[in-house]
Amino acid sequence: MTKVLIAGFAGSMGQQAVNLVNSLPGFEITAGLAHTLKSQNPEDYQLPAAAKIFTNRADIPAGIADVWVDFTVPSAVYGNVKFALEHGFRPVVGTTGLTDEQEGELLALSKKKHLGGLIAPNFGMSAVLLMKFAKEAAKYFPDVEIIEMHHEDKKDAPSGTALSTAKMIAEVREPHQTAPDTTESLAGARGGDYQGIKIHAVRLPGYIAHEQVLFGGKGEALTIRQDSFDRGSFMSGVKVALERVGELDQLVVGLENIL
Ligand SMILES: NC(=O)C1=CN([C@@H]2O[C@H](COP(=O)(O)OP(=O)(O)OC[C@H]3O[C@@H](n4cnc5c(N)ncnc54)[C@H](OP(=O)(O)O)[C@@H]3O)[C@@H](O)[C@H]2O)C=CC1
Ligand SMILES: O=C(O)C1=N[C@H](C(=O)O)C[C@H](O)C1
Repeated sequence: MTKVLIAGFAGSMGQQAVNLVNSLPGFEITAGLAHTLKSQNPEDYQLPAAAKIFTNRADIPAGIADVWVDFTVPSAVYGNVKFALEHGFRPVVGTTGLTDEQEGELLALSKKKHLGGLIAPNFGMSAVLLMKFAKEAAKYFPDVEIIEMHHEDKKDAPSGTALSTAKMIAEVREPHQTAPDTTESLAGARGGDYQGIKIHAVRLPGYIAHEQVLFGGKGEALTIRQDSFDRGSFMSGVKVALERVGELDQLVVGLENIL
C-alpha cells in the first residue's frame, strides 16, 4: 500500500486529489496538511477517518506517508517540497510559483537524497500537448505571444503553464523581440516579458484554466488553444504521477517527461 499525504487537501485541487487517491487501489491517504481549518474531523474533507491532520508541517513525522502531494499556494510550496525531501517523502507537486533557482535547489536536494518526485505546472493532457505543439511551431514562427485566462481566485500571474510554455519556446528560438519599439501609453499594456515572449494574464469569474499561444508570420497566423473546463481533468496526470513516482530517483519537472 502506498501511503499518501495531501498538502492543501481542503482546497479546490486538494479535494480533487483526495477523491482520486480514495478511488485508487493500492493507495491510501494517511495524512493531510492544511493552513486553516473549519473542522478537525478528517471525514468532513473526505479523508479516511484514520488520516492524521496537521496545520504545521514541522509536526509531520517522517514515515507517515511515502508520497507528498502538494496543491497549496506559491508562498508555501518551496518550504513544503524541501521539507518533504528532507524527511523522505516523494513529492508530487502541482502548486505553481517555484522560481528557477528554487527548482534548481530542490533538484539538487532530491539527487542528494536519491528521492524521486515530479513538479508539474499542469497535469492536464490538453496543456501538455499545447506546450509540445507550441515548442514545435516556434521553430518556424519566432513571433509569439501567450494569453492565459484563469478564475479570479488564482494567486499567481502569469500561470505556471504560461511560464513553462514560454521557457519551452525560448529553448528552440534565437533571442528575439517582436515590435520592440512600441511605446506603452498605459503601463503593462504589452504584458509580462519572458525572453521577448509577451505573456498576458486574464483573471475573470466563470473561467477555470485556459491558454492561447498566438504565432504571427507574414500574411498568416497560427493559434493553439487549450481549455480546462473542469478541475477533474487534471487528475489523470496526477494518477500517472502517483503510479510512476516510485520509479524516479530525482525530481523531474513536467508531466511530459514521465509519460
Ligand atoms: N499543476 C496543475 O495541473 C494545477 C495546479 N494548480 C495549482 O495548485 C495550487 C492550488 O490551487 P487551488 O486548489 O485552486 O487553490 P485553493 O486556494 O483552492 O487551495 C489551496 C489550499 O492550500 C491551503 N494552504 C495555504 N497555505 C498552506 C500551507 N502553508 N500548507 C498547507 N496548505 C496551505 C489553503 O488553505 P487556506 O484556504 O486555509 O489558506 C487552501 O486550502 C495553485 O498553485 C494552482 O496554481 C491548480 C490547478 C491545476
Ligand atoms: O491556478 C490554477 O487554477 C491553475 N494553475 C496551474 C498554472 O498556474 O498553470 C495549472 C492550471 O493552469 C490551473
